[in-house]
Order: sequence, then C-alpha cells, then structure tokens
Amino acid sequence: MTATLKEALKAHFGFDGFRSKLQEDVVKSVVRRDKDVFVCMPTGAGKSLCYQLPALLTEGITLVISPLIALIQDQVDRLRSLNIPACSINSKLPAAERRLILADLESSRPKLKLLYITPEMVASPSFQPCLAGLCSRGLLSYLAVDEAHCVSQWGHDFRPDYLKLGELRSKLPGVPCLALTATAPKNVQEDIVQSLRLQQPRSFVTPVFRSNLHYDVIFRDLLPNPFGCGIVYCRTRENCETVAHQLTKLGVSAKPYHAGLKAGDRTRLRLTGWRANVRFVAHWNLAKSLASYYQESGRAGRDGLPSSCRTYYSAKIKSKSAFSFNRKSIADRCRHATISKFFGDQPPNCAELYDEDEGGSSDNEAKQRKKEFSNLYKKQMNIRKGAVSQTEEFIQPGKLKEASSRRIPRLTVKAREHCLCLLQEALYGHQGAGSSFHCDSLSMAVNLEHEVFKSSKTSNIYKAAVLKKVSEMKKSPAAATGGETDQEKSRRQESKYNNTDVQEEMSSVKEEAASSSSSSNAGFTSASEIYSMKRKRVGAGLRGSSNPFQTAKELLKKCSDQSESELLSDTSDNSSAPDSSVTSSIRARASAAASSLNSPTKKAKALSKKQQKLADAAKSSRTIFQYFAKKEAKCDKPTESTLFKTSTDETVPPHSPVAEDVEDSPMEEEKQDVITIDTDEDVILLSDEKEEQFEQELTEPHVTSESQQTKMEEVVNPPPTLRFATHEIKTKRAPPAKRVRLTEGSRRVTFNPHEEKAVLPVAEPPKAVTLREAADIVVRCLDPFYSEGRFSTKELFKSFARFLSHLLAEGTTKERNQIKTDAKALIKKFFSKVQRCESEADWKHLTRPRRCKTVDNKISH
Ligand SMILES: Nc1ncnc2c1ncn2[C@@H]1O[C@H](COP(=O)(O)OP(=O)(O)OP(=O)(O)O)[C@@H](O)[C@H]1O
Repeated sequence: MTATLKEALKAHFGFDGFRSKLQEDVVKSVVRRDKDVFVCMPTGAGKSLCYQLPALLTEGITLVISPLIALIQDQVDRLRSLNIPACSINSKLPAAERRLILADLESSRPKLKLLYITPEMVASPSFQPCLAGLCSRGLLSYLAVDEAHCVSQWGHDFRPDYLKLGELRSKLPGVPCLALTATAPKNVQEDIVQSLRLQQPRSFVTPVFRSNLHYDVIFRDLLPNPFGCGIVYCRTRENCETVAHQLTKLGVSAKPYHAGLKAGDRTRLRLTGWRANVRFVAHWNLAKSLASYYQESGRAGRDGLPSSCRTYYSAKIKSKSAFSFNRKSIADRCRHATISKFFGDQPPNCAELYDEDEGGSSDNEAKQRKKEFSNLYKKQMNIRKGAVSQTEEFIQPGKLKEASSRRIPRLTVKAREHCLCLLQEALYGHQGAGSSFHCDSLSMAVNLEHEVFKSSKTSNIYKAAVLKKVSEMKKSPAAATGGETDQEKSRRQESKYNNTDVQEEMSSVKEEAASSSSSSNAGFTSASEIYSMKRKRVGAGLRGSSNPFQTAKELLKKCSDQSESELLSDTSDNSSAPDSSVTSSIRARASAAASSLNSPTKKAKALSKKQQKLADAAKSSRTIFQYFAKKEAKCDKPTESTLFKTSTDETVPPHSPVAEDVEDSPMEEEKQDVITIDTDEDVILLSDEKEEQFEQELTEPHVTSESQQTKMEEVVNPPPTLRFATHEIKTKRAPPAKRVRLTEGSRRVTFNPHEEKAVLPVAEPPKAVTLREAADIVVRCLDPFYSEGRFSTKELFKSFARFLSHLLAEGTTKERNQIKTDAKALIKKFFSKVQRCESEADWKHLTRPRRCKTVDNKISH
C-alpha cells in the first residue's frame, strides 16, 4: 500500500515522499474509509494532501468544506495546475459554469474528483438535491471539513454555518468525515468531534510547535528606521496603505491587501498565489488572538526552511488588541513556549532551540546580542516601572529630578517633561538667546521644576504652579527683548511638543487659571473638576480608573447599583439625580438639558438632535448594532438611529477597532485578506483590522443585504434558515420605537453611566433581534474582543449588554442570576441550545423574535 501511495503521490503531486510520518499515517487511515478521522497538525504541515491524495485514489467525489472563497480558490487553482479535476461552487461563480458543474455531478460518471464548497452553500436548498443524488448513487467518497475549528465557538474563527455540518452528516450515511485544523486547543477539539458528529474518530494530533519558525518582538518605537524591515500584518487599512507606501518609497516593493480594495485588484493579487517560501511574517500590530497569531505567522516557512516571525510592539497600541504580550512574554524570547502552552501542548525546550539558532554566529556575537537585548529590556522595564503607568507611551525622563517618583497622583513623567520644557523655554526667552545660556537654562529649569514638584501635592496644583512661573517669567521685560514675539514663542512651544494629551490638560489648567480673577493661588480648580471638564476619550473606563476595560460583572454590578435618576435620563424629573459625583458644570448642563427636555417642543427638538447624533455616530463607528441597523435600513426600517443608543457623540478614532464606515457592511465584503505576493514584490501587507473581522469571506451569508440577497437568489435559493431569518426582518417589523416611561421605582439599564448620563437621554428599548442573529454576531464579532472576562472597548461591552438584555427578557430566574454571576457561561449555554437544534422548527422556536420589555426591572430587582 505504501508503495502505491508513494507512486500516486509522485504521479499526482510530484512529491518524492510524504512530508512526515504523520502525513503518511493520516493518508493511510483516510484511504481505508472505515472511520472518521480528526487531524490537528501545525500550519503548513501538509494537511490538504491528507484528503487530496485519498480523493484521487477513491471512486467518487470528495466534498471539501472550506470557510473562505480565497482559500478555496487557492486550493482549486493549485489542484488544476496539477491537472487534478477540482472546482468550487460559490456565489461568485458565473451561472453557466455552475450549470456545467452541476451537470457533471448529476452524470453517471462525474469527472470531478474534488468539489470545494462553503458551509453556507452546502446547506442551501438548491444544492441539497445534488448532494442527496451523489450520496444515493454512492458517488460521495469523503466529506472533508477544512479549518474545522470554525465549528467551535471557542475557536478563534467561529462560523455559525459550520454548525449545520453536523446535521448535514446525518444526511450522508456511510460517507466518512475528515476534520482538519491547525489551531485547536483541547476544548475546541472536543467541540469539533461533537459538532461534526465524528464517530469514534481516529485522531492525529501533533503539537503546534514548528522548529523552523523564529519568533521575536521588537520595540517599534526604538527602531531608527522602522520601514527598513519587512511588514506584513497591519491592523487597519490605513496602516496597511501607509506601511506599503513607505516601504515602496524605500525601494522595497510592497503592495497593500485589504478588503477596501476593488474586487478585481484583490483577485489579481490573490491569483499570484501563496508562496511556499515566505521567509518572514511580521506583525506591525498585534494579532487579534494568540490562535490568530499562530495561524498568521504560520504562513511563513511553509517549505520547511527557517523563517522569521516578528512582532513590532508599541505600548500605544497594546490596549487595542485582545491579544497582547505582557512584560514577561516580551522578555521571554521563546514564543514557541507561549504558543504551545496556549494549545495545551508540552512546550519545546527553548534553551536548546535558541542555542541552536545562535549556533551560526560566533559565541561572542551571540553573547553580545544576548547582553544587548537584556540591557535594552531592563532599561525599558525600569523606566516604565518607575516613571510611567503601564499603558503610557514611553518618554525619556531626560533631566528630571526624582523622575521615578510617583508621589503626586496622576502626574506623569510626560507631563513633567512638558512642564520642564515650558520652564526652559520661558527661561530662555527671559534671559535672551545669548551664548551658553541654553545649557544653564536647562539646569535652572530642572531645579525650578523640581522645586515646584516638591511643593505640590496634586497634579493640578503642580501644573498651575508651573504655569504661574512661566507667566511670571513672560511678564518680565527681558522676555520682550528676546528677539521673538510672545506669540511666536508660544507657537514654538506648542509645536515643539507633540504631546496633545499633556497640552490639552495644560491648556485646561491655563483656562482655569485665566478664569480665576482673584489670587492665582486661590483660583486652582480641583483635580476632579479638571477631570470632569476634560473631554472623555472613547474607551475611557470609569472615572478615576486608568483602566478602560471593565468586566461584565463589574458593569452589571454598577448597573444594579445605579440610582434611578442616573439611569433614567429621559424621565421627567432629572432634578432628583444625585449629584455627589456630578461636577457643578456638568450639573448646570444637565439641568439646562432637563429644562429643555421638559418643554414639549424643545424636547422634541432635543430628541431629534440626539437621534441625529446617534445616526452620525453610528456612521462613524461600527458596532454590532450598526450591523443590525444596516440590515434594518436595507429593509426600510424607519427607526435606524434608535438602534444606536450605545453610541456617544464622541468621535471614534479611525483606527479604533470598532471604527468602520457603515458602507462596508460586514456581509458585503470578503472576510479575511489573504496575503499574496507579486512575483517581483518583496513584501505584501495584510490588513487585519478588527473591524474586518466582520468581513469574513462570507460567501453566502444567511442574512444579507437586499442587493446581495437578490444576487444570491439568482444563483441559489437561500437555505430554510436563511429564508426564515430574512422573512422575519421583512415582515415582522417592530412597531415604531416608543419612548418608555418607567414606572416609579423601576430602573433603566445604563451600562456606562458616565458616558450617557445628562448627555444622551436613552429612550427606546433595544430592537428585537433573533437569538440566532445575536449568537452569530456575538461570536463573530465579540469573541475576539472578549478575553479573560474583559472587553476591549466600551462599545463592544454595550453591544454585549444588549445581547444579554434580550436573553434576560425571556430568561428564567436561574438564567438571570447566571448573567449576573457569569455572562460567559450563559453564552455557552445559549450555544449549546443552538447546537441541539435538530430541525427547522427548533430553529424557529429558538430564533423567534423577542422583545425585552421587562429587562430593566429584571436587572434592577
Ligand atoms: N509530501 C509533501 N512533500 C512536499 N511538500 C508537501 C507535501 N505535502 C504538502 N506539501 C506542501 O506543503 C505546503 C503546505 O501544505 P498545506 O497547504 O496542505 O498545509 P496545511 O497543513 O493545510 O497548512 P494550513 O493549516 O496553513 O492551511 C504546500 O506548499 C504543499 O504543497
């Protein structure tokens, strides 16, 4: 048998032998066709061959389920280049081609050997008869499920449609199933076996470790020329474009690849195919999860030769990724260990690994490199430990005295540096631009700053005192003769320090100082007041907390602790709001808002303005609810903006994980960008935006936009569940949103009181969504952002909270309690319900629209 297999391997694929003993064993096992097979092998290990070769050696057709058209296309092209009859049916296929394929499948002796198809398409009613026909005629040799981790909600790329495959299997009796994945920790493996209903499968599971990959992390900010290195994965399209541009400018031919490109351009890039000899994969931004990182970095060295996987790290962007390197893992040079541990494997011997790596260079060189790295690391960490909070950007403390002191709360080194420069500038102007004064002014400024620092108790007092000193120096006549006007000087000062946060804070202190007409000392604003006057940043957490993340538990607790008036901004009596935590200015604004709301016409105006704001915010930020709104809008729902209660009037930064133009509907674009490299290109840039998680290459989404729906219907009728879902949206329109008046003693859930109170009168209850939709969205969009009980953004948390609200509205007491204690467990429970659905009736029952009328009461009591 081995000889036959090897001959076939050579004949069809041109390979002299199996890539590994394991590959051979899997092929042998599959060829027997007596059992289901589960394969978990590292990326690039040659899993595809495990079903491709048996497919050619067995009578009939192998049906391959793969999640992305890009992957499918890649595989089909490669097989065709080897003269292996393979093709794919997908929504992008021209109708004529599709007819030809179907005709072949219906013939008595189909020529086709491998048919690639997406999970959505395989479940579609139009394909079902064809499938049933193949099966009844005994022409279906295997069902191969590639990227099988997509079936698990614990996997990093969950695709709800993969869940349908379990049901599909029951319609294909006697057809052995082969499930393949590279990224499946224990729990995902169990899910795969269970969901795909694998019968006592033969399992071939190998550790994820790949000895030919070298992982490292580089402090990006310290690179003298960051664009001198190859860059592959970027988080946003903008990054992708910028980096590609910069590289090209430096003579490294590079092309960006992301979902914002025209389909034609993407196809052209994709058609150049993956190179097996990708020598390095770099992450300009952190990957969304460790599993994703493993898969993405695994695109390097698929030919088995040594390759490099580099991550560029910047503390600035750390918080935007659910997957981050902590200090320890930055120091730990052996990323293999981290990866192995994550997947539940025994970590490799890192010491040996790196010794081997360094074997090529001389001992001295290796030692020198080790020392340099260790010094750099220590230096970085010491600076961080002493001077700045973990999330802050690293700033050289320069000449500051007591730079590492954290005596004054919330006074950062960054702020002190800024103050020092202001003082130095003022001194410089004060003394004139004479000779050696520059050096003297620095040491004087250092002393002056230190004096102020020693005598100040709060950050605000410190800043005001510095400003006072600066203004005193400016008032001095000598300053006027400094050769520069004050205006010019201040402009110079402003532009010199590219530090908007500190400048903003300083200018608010300046404003405060200016507005106090009495003694400057008495005019200080308290730190809390200054804080309240500052514009809140998107993603800012609770007041006083530097951590923008909140656990679901914390937030739910906050909700239940909130007073009625904090929660209810649209009830008539805003005056009863407790004001302990509200600053006077906020209070003034709040009462002005309240009085305007009390007037019916003003109220109507204010509301429509709010709705306008919400609609605008919705356009500039992309949340799960935008996704809903998009669909609703397509169905002519009139109250789109009311769905976006979670939005605030703050501008979502374009690089925010949730920022995305609504035009780019998640369902309208391809999912994941695939790296391809032009033959004469050195580097390909891959956008891996969080926002583009939505852009999974959903080829036949079960719920989609009208235009896409029409297109789909031309090609294939939607599956029953699809029809059901779209039908719900089209026919069961929710009544126009009403403002809810809460009864006395009732509470409204506001998940982030500091964002919403007195600014956005929350009015309408969330629109009903089907559980199916919610489930789809939560796992597709939320899961990567939810790590160890924390959400990466406030918007995501809010969306999740809405999701819980729906469950609460219908849930049992036990479920409600469970929400309060462990939201994750509830999600799990929900998914187990999804998995237990056997029939369309079950689905209908599970996905029936629900409205959460009583949710507020349920949460608050
Ligand atoms: N027996 C073999 N001899 C030589 N090369 C092989 C052999 N089997 C597979 N390959 C090559 O190994 C590379 C990786 O194979 P393949 O794409 O199947 O990996 P994979 O395990 O599916 O990876 P991933 O999980 O990333 O999709 C391909 O270029 C393939 O041609």
